Amino acid sequence: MFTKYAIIDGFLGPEFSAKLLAFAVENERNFYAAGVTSSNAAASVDCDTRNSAEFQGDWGQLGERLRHAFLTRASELFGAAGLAPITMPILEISMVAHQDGGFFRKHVDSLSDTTRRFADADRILSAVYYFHGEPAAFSGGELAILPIAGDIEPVKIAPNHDRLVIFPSFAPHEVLRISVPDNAFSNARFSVNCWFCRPRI
Ligand SMILES: O=C(O)CCC(=O)C(=O)O
Ligand SMILES: [Fe+2]
Repeated sequence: MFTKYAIIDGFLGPEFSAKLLAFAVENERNFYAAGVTSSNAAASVDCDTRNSAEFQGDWGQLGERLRHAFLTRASELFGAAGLAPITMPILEISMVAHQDGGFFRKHVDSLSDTTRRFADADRILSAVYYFHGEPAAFSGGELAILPIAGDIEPVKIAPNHDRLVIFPSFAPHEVLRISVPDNAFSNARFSVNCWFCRPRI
C-alpha cells in the first residue's frame, strides 16, 4: 500500500526553470555537503545516509517567486497527496544538487523525537521540484517512493526537468544513486525541496 502521491510536469515552465538552473550553476561555490536531521538539533553530515550538496546563500528574488508558486497552488498540491490543506502553512525551502555518486537513503521527511523538539512547525506535505540541463547528462537518481505497508516494489519516478512530485511527508522515500559521467556541476540533478509545515500552537 502506498500513500497518495502525484507528478506535475511543467510546474514552473521554461522561463522560470531556466532561471533556476542558471542561478544554481552560478552559485556552485555556495553549495555545501547536505546534512541529515537525525538525533541533534543541528543537521549533521552523514556520508552513509546522504550524498548531496545544499545551497546556502541569498536566494534573491527567486526565493519570493518560488514561495509564491508553491503557495498559490497549495490546495491543489495538498489534494494531490490526499491531505487536507493547512491554514497559513510555513514553507521550508531548500535547493539541492546531486552530483556523480549522489544518493539519499530511505527516510521520511516528518520530524520525530528529538528533532521535532527543536522545530517550531511540523512537515506535512513534501513537494520536490526537479530541474537540470537538457538533455540530461546523468542517469539514475530516481525518486523511489516506498510502500507504507506490504512487500511491494517501490514506485520509481524519474527526476525530469520542470517536474514536481508531491507526497505526504510521512511517506518513506529515497533518492537512488546517480551517475554523472563527466561530473560537471552544471550537469548535476538539481532540485528544490519545499515542505509545507503546520505551525505549532
Ligand atoms: O531529491 C529528491 O528526489 C528527494 C529529496 C529528499 O527526499 C529530501 O531532501 O528529503
Ligand atoms: Fe526526503
